[in-house]
Amino acid sequence: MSPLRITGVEALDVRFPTSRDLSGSDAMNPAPDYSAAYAVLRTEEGLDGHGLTFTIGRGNELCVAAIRSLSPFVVGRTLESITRDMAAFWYALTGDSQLRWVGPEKGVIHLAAAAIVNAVWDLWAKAEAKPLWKLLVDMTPEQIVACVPFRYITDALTPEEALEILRRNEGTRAAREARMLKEGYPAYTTSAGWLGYTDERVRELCREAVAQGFTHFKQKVGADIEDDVRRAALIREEIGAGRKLMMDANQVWDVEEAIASVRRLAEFDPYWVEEPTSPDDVLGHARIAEAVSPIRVATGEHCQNRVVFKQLMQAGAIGFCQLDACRLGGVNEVLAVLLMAAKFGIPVCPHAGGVGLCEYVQHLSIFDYIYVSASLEDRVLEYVDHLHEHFVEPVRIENGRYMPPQAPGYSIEMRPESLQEFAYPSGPAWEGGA
Ligand SMILES: C[C@H](O)[C@@H](O)[C@@H](O)[C@H](O)C(=O)O
Ligand SMILES: [Mg+2]
Repeated sequence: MSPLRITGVEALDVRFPTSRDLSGSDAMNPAPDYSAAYAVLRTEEGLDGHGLTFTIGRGNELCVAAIRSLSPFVVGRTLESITRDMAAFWYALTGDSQLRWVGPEKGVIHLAAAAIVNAVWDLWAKAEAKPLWKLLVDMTPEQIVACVPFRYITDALTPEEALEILRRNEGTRAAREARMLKEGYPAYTTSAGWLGYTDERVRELCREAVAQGFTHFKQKVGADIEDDVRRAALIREEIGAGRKLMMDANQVWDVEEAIASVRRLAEFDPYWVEEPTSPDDVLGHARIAEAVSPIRVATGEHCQNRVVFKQLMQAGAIGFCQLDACRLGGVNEVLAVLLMAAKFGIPVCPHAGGVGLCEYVQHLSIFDYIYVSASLEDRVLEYVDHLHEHFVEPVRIENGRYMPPQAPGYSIEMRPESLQEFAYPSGPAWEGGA
């Protein structure tokens, strides 16, 4: 193990003016600027760990400040002293009593913790010269379990059960790894269906995505039901009855309103309805799930921690788990949710509508398939076609599938020129204001 010592943390405010063309828009978020609170862990040896947390513009500065507040938990430490007991590190970072008060394990402080945790994993994977998914795949079940924060979830999943899940498909793991390397992980596209796009643009983008080999498409709904119906009809016209159509309401409906709206949209055969109501309303999701069945409910991009996911699963409230790589507290907490989902038999289709999220989640889903779920049934990974050019190792999509990244790390390092150009508010991209 390398003696890498972390000597400092840089926290950067990086924003992309996506609101100018309404890419990323939905019923709740009409004009997002895809942004990153970006952390760089510097080491004496010159190898850096990179991590980011995703926001949609204003408020990014709060996450940047929170990254600075958390940096004493990594500065001065060697990588080895962290990786020797990853769970202990995670508890220390998320458990400082005074900082925990402004969470706990939720909101700005948890988003910032995720940036740092993910930067540590990036550094670890780089030190081992492996892409993050492979670092995880090469661990023993015991080593993986040692990274998982089990506090608050042992009533749903014990470490022994987690070990059992990780061991049960051991014999076929190599075959799944080979399959991933050959075929990649199936993706769906959200890029055709942003709410602010005109009907013509939606049509055009659907055609392009069909030609690129996509089989699953997501549309935004929830601003106006008549618009939703019209857009669903035109997307169905473009993609045909055989391809899947998901609908994402981004939390705008009340519970009964959600049920009525999904019933109205049912004629377009939605594969799932996403974020139908408040992300914290576990029982509301359960009620919706029951009422709109067999259409399934998906949620998770705003699910703040493993505890809420536990409850959603225990309550039978979700049919798809859309965990977010940096809304949860980084890789450690993601592992907890992947394992719970395996126990409850819920497919994980991570959230990736944001900057850098596709880069992150490809590692998580590939690992999930090889090591945890061992299944591709009902699993499809979100893809948005924005801002990949700013990453040193951008995602590679072939025929509608994510091809496994090969470069060491978590694929989240941004190009230095992009960090400079989109620095907020001083970078050239922001000259003249927002
Ligand atoms: C504001 C963002 O683009 C969201 O609309 C996006 O994350 C979306 O919910 C998604 O599912 O990708
Ligand atoms: Mg969504």
